[in-house]
Amino acid sequence: MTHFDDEDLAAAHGPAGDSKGGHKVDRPRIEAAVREILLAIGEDPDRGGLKDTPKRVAKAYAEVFAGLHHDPVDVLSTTFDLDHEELVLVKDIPFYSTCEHHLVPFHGVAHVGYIPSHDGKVTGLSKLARLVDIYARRPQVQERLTTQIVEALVEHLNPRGAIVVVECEHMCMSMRGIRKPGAKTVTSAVRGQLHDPATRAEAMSLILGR
Ligand SMILES: Nc1nc2c(ncn2[C@@H]2O[C@H](COP(=O)(O)OP(=O)(O)OP(=O)(O)O)[C@@H](O)[C@H]2O)c(=O)[nH]1
Ligand SMILES: [Zn+2]
Repeated sequence: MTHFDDEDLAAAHGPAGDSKGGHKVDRPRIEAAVREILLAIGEDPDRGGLKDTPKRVAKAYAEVFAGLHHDPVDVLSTTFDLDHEELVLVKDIPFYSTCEHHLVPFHGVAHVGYIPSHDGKVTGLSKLARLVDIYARRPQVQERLTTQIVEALVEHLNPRGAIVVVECEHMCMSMRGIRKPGAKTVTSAVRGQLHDPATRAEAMSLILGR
């Protein structure tokens, strides 16, 4: 089932970062909430510099959380018949997501690989990056982001194996709290033939070999 309508489709097929799926988000409600936050921190939401901020934040949130209204089937349903029995890997896919605990960004790169199904079904390389964006543009934790990407590959491409490795810096650990800028969190998820130690080691050496 697709969750896209015309506006979402235009966004889905444009370059990453131009999503305009904001109509699914209740912008007036965000605006009211942001005004309340500004008041609560002791600011004057009516002063010149802040006057349009609730509106801007609502627009930004509609973009940053657009993935909530996009379904991975819409990107992974584009497949080609191609006989390729080895690993296909797109590495260093940059992305921004939002920590669901603090609503501040975490960002980094995702490495997404799979061994195509026996029936020779492969997807376009850009679709792997689109898949990352669909799950990144939601309130997230890194572990779930990693698992959701690999599960979507398994569900929609029926691959012989799949691997996802995600490396991130979390702003909630950099700019506040424990304040450790530069600390990286690495998560991985593997399925199918990628559990085989030799296959997994080969994939990891391709991912980490920079
Ligand atoms: N496992 C996991 N933890 C995360 C992620 N993003 C943020 N966190 C952590 O979520 C935890 C929330 O801890 P709490 O004690 O409830 O919140 P807090 O008082 O703000 O915690 P501090 O960040 O330690 O100040 C923190 O340890 C964060 O580092 C994530 O993607 N995965
Ligand atoms: Zn956080």
